[in-house]
Amino acid sequence: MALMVGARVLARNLLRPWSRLPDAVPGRTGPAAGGGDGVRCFGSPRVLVETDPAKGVAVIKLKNPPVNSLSLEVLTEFVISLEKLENDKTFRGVIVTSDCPGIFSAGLDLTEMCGKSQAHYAEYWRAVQELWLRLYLSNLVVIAAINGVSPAGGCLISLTCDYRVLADNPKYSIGLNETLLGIVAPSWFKDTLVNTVGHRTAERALQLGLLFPPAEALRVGIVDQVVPEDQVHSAALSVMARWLAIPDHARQLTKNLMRKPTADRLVKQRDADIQYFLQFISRDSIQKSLRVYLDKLRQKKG
Ligand SMILES: CC/C=C\CCC/C=C/C(=O)SCCNC(=O)CCNC(=O)[C@H](O)C(C)(C)COP(=O)(O)OP(=O)(O)OC[C@H]1O[C@@H](n2cnc3c(N)ncnc32)[C@H](O)[C@@H]1OP(=O)(O)O
Repeated sequence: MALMVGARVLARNLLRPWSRLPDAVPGRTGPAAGGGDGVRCFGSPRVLVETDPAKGVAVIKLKNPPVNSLSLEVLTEFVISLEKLENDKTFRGVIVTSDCPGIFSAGLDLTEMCGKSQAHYAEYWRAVQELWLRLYLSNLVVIAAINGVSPAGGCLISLTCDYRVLADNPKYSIGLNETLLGIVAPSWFKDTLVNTVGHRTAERALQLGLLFPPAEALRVGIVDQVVPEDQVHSAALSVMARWLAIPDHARQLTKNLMRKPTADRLVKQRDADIQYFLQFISRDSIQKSLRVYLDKLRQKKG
């Protein structure tokens, strides 16, 4: 059943013209759309997109409460939204942020990696790869407006962006904390971190599963800017203006030059990477670690 979800959502959306998407918030315009004159909204239930055609900028807001975990549906809808923006020459930049207060994203959805079939794991992992590749190599300027805690897959999304603005709140830590769950960040997660903070900082952060609070995050360079919480969006817009002042072709070719070798490493061995994930995630010991971790999260409240 779950095997069908990603393919079904993709097929349904790709086969229809943008304006007739069944899940779209259809063409809301103006102040009622939440963004002032000329702002148009579309997207899907879990991935909202507000566009400002006059500025050539869109905002993607993740909305998968309670914690914006990256379920198969979120990953699929995210890729579709990004692809629509990429294919529309009106847009040159996108800000990625969260609609869930205090949480940018809790990372990959642990329930997608626990107690499911091999086919499901394979479909899920391909969707994770796809989003990473699309974001990492996007022709758009991609700015992360990180308005909440951002562990593991949440951090990965941020790291794929061209620039990261983090809200200054001690609760909003960011990092690849996989080892704390008893799992391992794949090589391309590792590469993305190394490309951002350098080898030594990445090695220490990965082995210890460090989650950096804002000041530390800025110091090690996992984010580029820390601003008061109520200024995250305006700061992201200011940064966007600076990046959009560069001619697109020069910036895009330079981005490609910097990032393609890393992306190519995954592209060349995507199936092998999926097989490795399948073997790893299916181990009894790994399934047990994930169950224990999920139980701990669930019991926190009780
Ligand atoms: C070869 C390679 C192999 C494997 C590679 C795998 C790479 C993995 C990458 C990942 O991203 S793994 C996910 C890592 N994420 C985390 O460690 C974060 C876990 N969550 C938290 O720490 C907290 O939930 C929080 C994000 C800080 C938010 O805390 P809060 O107190 O606000 O919420 P609460 O903890 O009560 O959670 C509410 C609800 O959500 C469920 N939950 C939380 N995180 C996830 C998640 N990542 N996936 C699925 N579900 C998640 C949590 O269990 C609660 O559920 P409940 O309402 O049913 O109790």
